[in-house]
Amino acid sequence: MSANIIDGKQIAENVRNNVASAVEKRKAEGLRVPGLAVVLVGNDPASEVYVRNKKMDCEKAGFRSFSYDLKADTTQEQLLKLVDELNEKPEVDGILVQLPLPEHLDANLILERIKPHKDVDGFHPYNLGRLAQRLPALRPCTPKGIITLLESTGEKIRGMNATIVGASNIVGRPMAMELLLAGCTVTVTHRFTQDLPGTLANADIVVVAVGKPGLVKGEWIKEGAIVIDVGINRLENGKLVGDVDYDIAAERAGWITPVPGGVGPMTRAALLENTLQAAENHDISLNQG
Ligand SMILES: Nc1nc2c(c(=O)[nH]1)N[C@@H](CN(C=O)c1ccc(C(=O)N[C@@H](CCC(=O)O)C(=O)O)cc1)CN2
Repeated sequence: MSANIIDGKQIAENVRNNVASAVEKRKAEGLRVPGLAVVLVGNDPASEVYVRNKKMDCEKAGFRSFSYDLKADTTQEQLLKLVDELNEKPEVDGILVQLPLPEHLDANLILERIKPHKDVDGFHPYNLGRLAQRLPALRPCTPKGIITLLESTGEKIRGMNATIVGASNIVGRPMAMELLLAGCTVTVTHRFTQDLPGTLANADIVVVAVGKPGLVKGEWIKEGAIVIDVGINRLENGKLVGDVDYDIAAERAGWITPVPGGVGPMTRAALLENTLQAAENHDISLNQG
């Protein structure tokens, strides 16, 4: 078998175009353009690229973007103060604090300070709790984007066995809740899992988000499975690769995401959808006085 490629770049572009059309419609109706505040602390080169791309996406979608590039030695108090100010700014619908933060900052404390209705990353315990209760509000971007990718295959996801490799707060854990909501039987594996190949042998959907190139061997993939590779690893030769041994996995899988051009662009597209959603919710709250 040779897998179908899930073209995240193209699907993300379709999503961005839909968001841009919704923004045009808002403008025609005399409504505000959505605004996203992007906060970057320090000079992590990968984060600088991601943040630059997110601002570019805002421009393409017709959003306003507000940039806050802070020095690496920014204190916890200074960052919390900025979040408090952004929480109160009516033209800011969404607040994004790029991760990872420098080690001296407590990311959990900062993310919890963002008002849940402006938490377009979906990382606030309120938004995660809503997802866990099957009442999703703002959903974490990478898992949300992956659900769009899975839907794009046209396969019936409900009832499938899904295995997630990696139990991070950003991807693995919320992904488990998204897949549960989609009707999958979900297994989450992590560093203490004893038999990863044995678990994957039964997986119709595999989502890998660890950050280790080649962690999942192609031979472990069940014939016909849908393989979603979240890993983005830069090798010494400059090449970007995922966490899955792509060439062999692609011979066995039914569908597979490439790296680059798979999950990454969808994370950015989901952020645009969330920011539009936050702006729409903001309108409703203003109308309700
Ligand atoms: N506040 C957040 N921080 C981080 C998140 C997040 O969702 N919110 N996720 C990741 C990084 N990330 C988004 O910020 C992200 C990573 C990669 C891509 C992407 O488009 N990747 C491209 C390749 C880009 C390259 O050349 O390096 C691809 O896969 O095609 C988008 C977003 C951690 N931090």
